[in-house]
Amino acid sequence: MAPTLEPTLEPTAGALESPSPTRPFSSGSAFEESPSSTSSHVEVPPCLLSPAFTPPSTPGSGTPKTSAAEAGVIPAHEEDLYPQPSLLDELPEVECQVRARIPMNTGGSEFFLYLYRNNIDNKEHLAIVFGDTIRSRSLDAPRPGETEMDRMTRGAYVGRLYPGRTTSRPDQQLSSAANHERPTSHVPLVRIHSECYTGETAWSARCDCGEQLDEAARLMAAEGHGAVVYLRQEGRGIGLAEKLKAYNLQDLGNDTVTANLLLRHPADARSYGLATAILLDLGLSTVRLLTNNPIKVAAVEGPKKEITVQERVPMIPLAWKGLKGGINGPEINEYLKTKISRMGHMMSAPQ
Ligand SMILES: Nc1nc2c(ncn2[C@@H]2O[C@H](COP(=O)(O)OP(=O)(O)OP(=O)(O)O)[C@@H](O)[C@H]2O)c(=O)[nH]1
Repeated sequence: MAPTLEPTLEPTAGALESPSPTRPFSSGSAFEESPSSTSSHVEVPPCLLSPAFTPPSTPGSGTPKTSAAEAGVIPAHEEDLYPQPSLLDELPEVECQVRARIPMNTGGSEFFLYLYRNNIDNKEHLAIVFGDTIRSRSLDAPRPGETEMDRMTRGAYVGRLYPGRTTSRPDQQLSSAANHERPTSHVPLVRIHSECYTGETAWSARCDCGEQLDEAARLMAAEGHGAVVYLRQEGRGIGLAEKLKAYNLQDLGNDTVTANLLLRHPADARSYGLATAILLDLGLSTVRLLTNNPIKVAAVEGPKKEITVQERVPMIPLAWKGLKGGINGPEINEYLKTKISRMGHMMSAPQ
């Protein structure tokens, strides 16, 4: 029978090293931010350690330390208990390649999906934008030699498309309300969401990712204004293959933090510089951030406080609020409790 490691490791986000060298559209300076690591060591039986490491391609999630003692460290001070973001000097460069209108299958509402490229990885990071007051500067900027059809095809138009439309600019045939952005006075809701194939697509009840994405969309559609920045950093940045190994380690008795550490990954290998850059491109410099994660609040604000998080809006699981339709079960409850106790998430489990 496979041995089980007692969950004695404390949380840490290991040092993140240099970003991916891929630079799809610019040779400008790239940077990443990394959670800091701390220094005390713990003993982990060698038989429990992964012999190999699959490098994640998430920007900033560099090769982790080679020993479990380095990967899993006990913080020396109370303030080091949870992973902390460490911000580098410059934001990545982002450019919105295309946007398109998506009517929602939940009825009534629609949003615009913005697809971004950047100068630090070759992933298709996204923004899910509700309301027509939020626009991308890089998308709307004119591009050399492009026609009006080119602009409409990449989504750089004002108002709505319809069969036979010939201009990307405000259109004579549309009513003034449909042509013009309606100013809004309230600060937009924003969610920075990390990809989770299992929770968002494959019906997993191990995590609350799908419920959080649904809830964010519901709130933004109701307000008629807001944006989800959807970062392709699956499995808290370790990738899907490694996350599935972590699930097996969780079934062997470890929590979500220890499972990552046993695989020689940081507890959280994510970074948020791309999210900050995308928010700025969308003109969202003051936001209400939907999250329970203290790291996100600090990281999204950026190295020079480019973004102001005016308010943190908690995301309490529906089941914990006594509401129907949320994820429920033993795995999700353990997962959420671990996020509170070992990752500093700002919410309280029901008694
Ligand atoms: N390694 C690992 N990743 C997981 C596990 N469960 C979910 N994830 C990943 O965790 C990430 C969830 O992140 P977010 O939805 O941004 O949430 P968060 O950091 O928990 O913070 P909130 O904003 O409060 O939701 C996704 O990338 C998931 O794929 C797990 O057990 N192990």
